[in-house]
Amino acid sequence: MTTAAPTSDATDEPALLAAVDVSKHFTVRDQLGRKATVRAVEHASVALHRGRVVALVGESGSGKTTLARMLAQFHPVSSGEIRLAGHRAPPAGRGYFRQVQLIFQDPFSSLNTLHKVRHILGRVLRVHGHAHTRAEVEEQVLSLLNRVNLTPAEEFIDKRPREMSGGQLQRVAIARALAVRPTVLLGDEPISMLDVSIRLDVLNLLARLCDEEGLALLYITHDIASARYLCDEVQVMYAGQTVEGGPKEAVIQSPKHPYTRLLIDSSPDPDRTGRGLRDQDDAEDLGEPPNLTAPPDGCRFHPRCPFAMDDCRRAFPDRTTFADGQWAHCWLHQHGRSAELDRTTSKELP
Ligand SMILES: Nc1ncnc2c1ncn2[C@@H]1O[C@H](COP(=O)(O)OP(=O)(O)OP(=O)(O)O)[C@@H](O)[C@H]1O
Repeated sequence: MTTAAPTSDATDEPALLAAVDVSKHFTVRDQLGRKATVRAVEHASVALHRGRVVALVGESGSGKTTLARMLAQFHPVSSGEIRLAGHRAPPAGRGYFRQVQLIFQDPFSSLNTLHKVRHILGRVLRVHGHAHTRAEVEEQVLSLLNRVNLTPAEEFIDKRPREMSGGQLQRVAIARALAVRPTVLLGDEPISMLDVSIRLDVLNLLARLCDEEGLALLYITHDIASARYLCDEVQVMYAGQTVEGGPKEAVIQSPKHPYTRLLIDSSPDPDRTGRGLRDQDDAEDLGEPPNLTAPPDGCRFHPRCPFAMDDCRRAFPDRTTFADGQWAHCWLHQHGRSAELDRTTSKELP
């Protein structure tokens, strides 16, 4: 076990896309018109590699979407840097969006409902210079529909969004992202608004795109089970801070941050061994996430944490890295108290 400053890369190969120590502060006005600052993301890093899926998990309001929007350059960073293939990312624009595409939660509102699929996908192909003639557009739209399993493609090409189901629309939204020929997809809860019955199909489609086509994927979700199914790595956010990350099985089976433990305990999973904070402390009593206009100093989880100590209130701890690449920002490890957290995870389920 080592302690180190935050780094972003899980491997030596430069990430296709990375956020390095990024923060995002929004200025808002309260009901009385007074200015306040929402500290939505604080010193977060994430690295997306070719053919790999990173899941970003955390409660509502933990900053997942804001981090993805910084990666997409929809939001400028307040501090830190976005890197594309190892270099400072160029300004947002067509060249950038040709590499990085965002898939939204709601396919209904992300697609223009007036046009047919042929127009929706064909327009992207033309704008990005991938198809010029009507025949090229036709051929490539059909190919895109096949890639996202909307078959027979000849049937779907003349449909309008209102004639399609949520799952079919999300596939069109994915096809539209692919039409650009990106290297990175950012999926912001891409299955959460779909019927349960078709969620797995869309996850399998995303998995295939990463495996076979080498895309890098950031998968944002509240749902640990889908993260476990799809991803290679998990990264956990709490109240704008990234508290833990690493290979998915390590993080899920042996979390190194008390918040990860709590999140996993509140997500039933028959394959998981161990018992945790929910068994030890009633999680309902641990309280709500903080207001990000006045977040707690130090580790923002400390008001809910059964292990909180003075250092937790004082400062956010450096990253502690473990042998298998798992890492966490938690004072327990800096104080040699890791075993206290492990003890809550090591009991076998009855
Ligand atoms: N444009 C904005 N202006 C002001 N505050 C914002 C803005 N966007 C997000 N926030 C705030 O930033 C914090 C993080 O929000 P964000 O949407 O990134 O969280 P999230 O983890 O994606 O949540 P959810 O799962 O509900 O989408 C929240 O307090 C949110 O209210």
